[in-house]
Amino acid sequence: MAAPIKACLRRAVCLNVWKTEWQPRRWASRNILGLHERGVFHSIFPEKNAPELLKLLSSTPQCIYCGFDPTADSLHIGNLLPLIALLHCQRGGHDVIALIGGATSQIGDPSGRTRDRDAISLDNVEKNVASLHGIISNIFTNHERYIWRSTSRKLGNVSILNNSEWYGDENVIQFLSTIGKCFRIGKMLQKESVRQRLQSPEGMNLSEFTYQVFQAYDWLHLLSSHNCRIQLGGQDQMGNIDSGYELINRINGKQVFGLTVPLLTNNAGQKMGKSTGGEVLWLHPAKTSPFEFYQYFLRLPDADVEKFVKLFTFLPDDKIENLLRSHRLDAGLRSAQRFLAEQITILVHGEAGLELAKKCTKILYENSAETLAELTTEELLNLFSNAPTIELTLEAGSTVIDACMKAKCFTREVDAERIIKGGGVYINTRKVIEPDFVLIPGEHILPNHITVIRIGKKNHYIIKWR
Ligand SMILES: N[C@@H](Cc1ccc(O)cc1)C(=O)O
Repeated sequence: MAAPIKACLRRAVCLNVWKTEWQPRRWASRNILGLHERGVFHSIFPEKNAPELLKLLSSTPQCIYCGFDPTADSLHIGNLLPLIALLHCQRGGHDVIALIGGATSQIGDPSGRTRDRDAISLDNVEKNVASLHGIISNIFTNHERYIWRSTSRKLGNVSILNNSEWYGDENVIQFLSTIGKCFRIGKMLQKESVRQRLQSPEGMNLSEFTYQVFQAYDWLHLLSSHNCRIQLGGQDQMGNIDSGYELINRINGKQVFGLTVPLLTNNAGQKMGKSTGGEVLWLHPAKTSPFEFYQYFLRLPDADVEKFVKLFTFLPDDKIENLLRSHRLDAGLRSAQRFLAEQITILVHGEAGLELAKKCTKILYENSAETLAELTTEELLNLFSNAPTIELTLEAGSTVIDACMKAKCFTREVDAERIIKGGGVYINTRKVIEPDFVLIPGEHILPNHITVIRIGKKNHYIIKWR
């Protein structure tokens, strides 16, 4: 079974064979396993073959794939770590495949789920596939353009594929009689994803039960078509990776390997990736704006920043040490958070996204000479894509406290009054301390008919005036 990567590597190193090959500092080297020092990988499958995997990775460029099911119209921050792991592989000169599960998303992966997935219409699957394709290809392009920049070394090739390409022509009877026959029900029932569901009152449908067969077949297909011997996935994908390993052993006989990345958690062990409003941190700019994305990392507690700089940036280990050392000297400057926020935002949203995020940060928090009025309505709404937005009709004599209550910034008027008087409320970046002050067009209502209310440091509410 899978074992923590450190144990696997320790054993491999005890054999003393590849000692010189896996130095953690040579993190852009072909031997990507050195990255376990940074926390990028969690385990190797099967554990006993770790030495062969080390040898394979160090000898010739390999092909490595990771799948993403288009169950929503955007990927989220949890998907970024497998993508970063693929980028590390590409930096090491390996070819990588990001596989979009146009077919598997319709079957429904039961891993980590307590009940059946809702069915998605074919129309939505196609829209989601297109959206994920855009996000993934932007990340690879942004990495090459803004982060890699190396002229002397070559990145491996990237392909973005969709598994509906190979299920379209598949005949059900033939599939079951050739591939289906290789699977033993007893073994399938032992998978964590299946066992958990069978214990739940709702049970599990046949489609989801067969999911592992499809993911296994994908790997077999990619092995035949691209000589892809390594599959990468989240920790929760181990069962599916194991199924592929077994299928390939039966049919093809080539040695293949699984590699997993850890679940994203913060210092307190909680699952990461919720934005300030408690929403998922999405990678699509229309769902989480580049500004909100940037702010999330800028506000990361000191206790988490080291881990995330190691996971989400490509800075070499010694430079990370320098960055963290100077950060500790004056943590108030948030230099590590700033670096992390810039790197991750440019990776996901490109230079334009990072510039917009910085411009908005300046306007909102750094008393910049620029004002909100200089942003277009689109930029403004984009900027606050996660903020609650309400449309209101402006009534004569509307006051600051009226606006706050109608925008649902507070539930009780007494709280609104206290916090406004205490200096915790800003309208269009200016502090307002008088609850009964009548709203002034041009100042409290921008020329684009928008009012931005900020409560405290980071909670924004938008009013669109009719
Ligand atoms: N099952 C994976 C996605 C995936 C799909 C197809 C594959 O071949 C591999 C992985 C997930 O839900 O995260």
